[in-house]
Amino acid sequence: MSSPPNGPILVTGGNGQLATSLERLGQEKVIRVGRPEFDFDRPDTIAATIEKYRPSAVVNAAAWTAVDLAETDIEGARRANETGPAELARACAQADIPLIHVSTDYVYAGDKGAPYVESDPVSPETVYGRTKANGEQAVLAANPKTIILRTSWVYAPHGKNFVKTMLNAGAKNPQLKVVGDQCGNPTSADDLAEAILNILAKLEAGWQVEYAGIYHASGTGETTWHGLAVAALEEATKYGQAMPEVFAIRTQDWPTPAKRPQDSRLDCTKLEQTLGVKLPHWRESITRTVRQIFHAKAG
Ligand SMILES: NC(=O)C1=CN([C@@H]2O[C@H](COP(=O)(O)OP(=O)(O)OC[C@H]3O[C@@H](n4cnc5c(N)ncnc54)[C@H](OP(=O)(O)O)[C@@H]3O)[C@@H](O)[C@H]2O)C=CC1
Ligand SMILES: Cc1cn([C@H]2C[C@H](O)[C@@H](COP(=O)(O)OP(=O)(O)O[C@H]3O[C@@H](C)C(=O)[C@@H](O)[C@H]3O)O2)c(=O)[nH]c1=O
Repeated sequence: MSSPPNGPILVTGGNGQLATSLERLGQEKVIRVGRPEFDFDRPDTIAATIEKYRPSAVVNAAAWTAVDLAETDIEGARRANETGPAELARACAQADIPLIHVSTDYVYAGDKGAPYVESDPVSPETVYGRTKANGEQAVLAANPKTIILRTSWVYAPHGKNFVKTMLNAGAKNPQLKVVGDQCGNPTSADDLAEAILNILAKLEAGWQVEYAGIYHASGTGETTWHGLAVAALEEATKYGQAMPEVFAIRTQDWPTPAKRPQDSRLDCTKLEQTLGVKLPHWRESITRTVRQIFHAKAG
């Protein structure tokens, strides 16, 4: 069954950071669905959701994002990041609608020493990264109208993310230790949502075969986790939060079950050249996000 061209934009992962941003910015055009209604662990909910809402396009923002926990629940991560998205892409192909699927910088090992481009081979070193990399191939194979956006280090005023963790930790502790030798591109969920809505607006004029494929879609500019923590905590001082001492530590001094990439910077030129979309600099977006967090606290 094909969907009407004026159908809604259906966003999965309804309670997550990106889905929340998409609904807020896309307003009445967007319908977000989350568990239990749409659940990759219950594959029967996938096609049923497409049939129910008859969307004009789908954004898959549902994923297993607990990087360390994925190491011990490989099957759960596979269902959420690989087999579930494949089923969703098949349902989109059946309805002849585009799918925007979101992926991650963790598909790379992080040993290139320069920003990755889309033609670089993936080399995931974690269950999360491997299941996301396999998911990319599966959705591309299942629906020819698929755009994959690989993003990184996503934060928002809402949901669970590193920036909020640092602000909370900094409010309670005079000293913090944060890894200073892993480098990447922080990305505001709101900025990514706006980029996705701009891409979808372009698709309204008609799908072009050359749109299909993988794009890097991260915030402009780069930093380390330490740099990101310091920037957020410095912004927080504008709202009366004391600045803690933030020590830059080495990866080996913060052991984790899943090995994070050392340098997962993404070159986003293709996104700009092909789809005309560029995300703002992460430092500007951190200023806005921290402001939103403190304004929300103030009620
Ligand atoms: N967060 C980050 O730093 C980054 C994220 N990404 C990618 O961006 C996308 C959006 O991420 P983000 O919004 O941050 O993620 P969140 O963790 O904020 O949200 C993910 C959502 O997926 C849902 N979900 C998890 N498992 C399943 C499942 N089996 N079936 C259906 N829904 C499920 C969760 O549901 P529930 O609320 O019920 O648990 C949650 O609402 C994902 O593809 C992620 O891999 C890429 C790079 C960085
Ligand atoms: C909380 C904390 C973390 N760290 C380190 C651990 C790790 O190397 C780095 C990031 O920590 P986190 O575990 O919060 O972030 P992590 O879950 O690795 O974030 C990743 O999530 C997935 C979903 C993605 O796709 C990635 O792009 C990336 O955003 O910071 C510290 O050094 N000090 C701290 O207090």
